Amino acid sequence: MKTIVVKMGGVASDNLDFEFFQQIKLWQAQGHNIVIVHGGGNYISQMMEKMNVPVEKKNGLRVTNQVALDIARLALLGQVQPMLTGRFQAEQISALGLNAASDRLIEGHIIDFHKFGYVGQVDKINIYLLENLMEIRQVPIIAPLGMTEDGQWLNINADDVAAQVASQLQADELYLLTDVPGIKKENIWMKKIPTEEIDELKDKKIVTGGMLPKIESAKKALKAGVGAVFINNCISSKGTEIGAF
Ligand SMILES: Nc1ncnc2c1ncn2[C@@H]1O[C@H](COP(=O)(O)OP(=O)(O)O)[C@@H](O)[C@H]1O
Ligand SMILES: CC(=O)N[C@@H](CCC(=O)OP(=O)(O)O)C(=O)O
Repeated sequence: MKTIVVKMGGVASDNLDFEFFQQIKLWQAQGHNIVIVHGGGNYISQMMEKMNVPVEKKNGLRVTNQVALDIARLALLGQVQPMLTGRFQAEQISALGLNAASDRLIEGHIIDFHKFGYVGQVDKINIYLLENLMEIRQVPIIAPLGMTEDGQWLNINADDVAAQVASQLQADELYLLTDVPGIKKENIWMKKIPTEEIDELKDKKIVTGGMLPKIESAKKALKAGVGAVFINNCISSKGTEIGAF
């Protein structure tokens, strides 16, 4: 029995197809535990633009003032999460939408208020809750928000949340699903990237933008004991595997 964490970015969530649900059903039939972490950065940006709120990102992270935080909560918990739980339900897969305030699921702290506003980092995941849900064959679907000990909501990059969930569950596999089939280097989609190469990929600006938090999260997850990390646009193949090769 394996524990598999799947993070799906906003675009990946829009593209869930027959193959995706077949794979989830197959894993369930094989007795594996599955946890989903969703993103939805594109939904947040769209809603901000509709409300004439400027979008600002630094190092792939959204600078999040109070208005942006309110919009992030609206988009993630009002649009993206119900869309996903609805899709799972229509596929007859038992799934539960969760957020930071679901029994203290994700506790965190502000990383640098001056630079990023209410952007947080995960300190603690309530893995007891996740394990209990998996025990009764429910698929937890988690939003990338956190909460400080004293109740302040935080916006957290979804790759970061997925890496922490996978690390704290000591997952066998972490899939970071996105809009591209892995990491591209010199016009070639890479099959494998050794973790030692990550700093060079960043320094040479081969990996930029939204791919930065992904490779950082992959590196952290592997260091914390996660078995394997894949970056891809589907879960039925491996895309780019990051690891110690
Ligand atoms: N070397 C690279 N290989 C592939 N994608 C890259 C690379 N560097 C930057 N990217 C960008 O990263 C994007 C994925 O990050 P992001 O848009 O944040 O996805 P998600 O919303 O799924 O988390 C890709 O669409 C691509 O534009
Ligand atoms: C701090 C930070 O940047 N949070 C992200 C949370 C959503 C996310 O990560 O969504 P994707 O996985 O679809 O990019 C954001 O506000 O966009």
